[in-house]
Amino acid sequence: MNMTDAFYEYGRRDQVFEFLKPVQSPMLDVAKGYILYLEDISVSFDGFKAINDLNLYIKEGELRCIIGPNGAGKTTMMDIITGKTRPDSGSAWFGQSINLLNMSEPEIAQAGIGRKFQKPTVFEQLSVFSNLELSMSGAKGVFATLTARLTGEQKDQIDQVLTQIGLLDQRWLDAGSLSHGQKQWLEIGMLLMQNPKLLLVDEPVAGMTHQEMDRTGELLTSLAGQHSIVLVEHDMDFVRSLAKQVTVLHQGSVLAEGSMEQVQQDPRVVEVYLGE
Ligand SMILES: Nc1ncnc2c1ncn2[C@@H]1O[C@H](COP(=O)(O)OP(=O)(O)OP(=O)(O)O)[C@@H](O)[C@H]1O
Repeated sequence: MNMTDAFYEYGRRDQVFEFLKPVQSPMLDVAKGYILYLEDISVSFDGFKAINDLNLYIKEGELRCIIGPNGAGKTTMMDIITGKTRPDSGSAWFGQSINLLNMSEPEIAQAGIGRKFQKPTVFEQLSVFSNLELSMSGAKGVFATLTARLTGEQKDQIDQVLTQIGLLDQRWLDAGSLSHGQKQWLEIGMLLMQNPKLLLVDEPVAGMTHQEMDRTGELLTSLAGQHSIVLVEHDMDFVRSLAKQVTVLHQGSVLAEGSMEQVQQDPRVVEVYLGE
């Protein structure tokens, strides 16, 4: 074996020392059709109840839109699901057997819950391809990842994600040269590289053009089914265009649930939110 081959062999990413392998969480069990159960959740900050007896159930494969006025508790709810904030009471289960309240943030991510924050955080100096490569499950740091040889399966996964996010033609461009909308799609692609079962997406269309919004709607709709998606969004036109189930949060609780048409006609929703 020559030096180059030895170097690549050492860097092979399909072989990991046993002691480096992450601890596997229990298997995700969605036999009853639900992927997320939030029950009777409450959390207070300095005596103020940001989440108040919240109950939310997400079906496997569904795309659920969460709307609500500023301060309704949307971000806090996402923080509880990802383990960033611990509730004072209640329960949070990922499928029927994974108790999220017993897990750390990395363990929750490892179990299959991915989060996309509002602002894109891609590596601007690296190509679109390298950004996806670095996000692959099990990637072990920038140098090790970029010098390791990709397996055919891994290349296929990157190509598949590039196609899904519509950036196949931009694969060798620096991420920094992409439009705002394209950066958002790349970041969604980076999440997809980790094969999450549940995607939490925070205001993806803020600052996008109408065309980019349409494309984002198509992307999220195409991901539902294989993934479950909880989408927090302020843009009512975008939520309406998705034509999915909507949950309205208000003062840390669910105020209404149904189609956009249904919740729009609910006088309580009109009063606290849509009538503003
Ligand atoms: N760490 C914290 N310490 C104190 N108060 C907090 C903290 N996090 C959230 N809050 C308060 O809890 C309430 C809910 O906030 P949250 O950010 O969850 O609402 P939101 O629905 O996401 O609002 P927005 O639409 O403006 O993002 C707000 O009144 C907020 O000020």
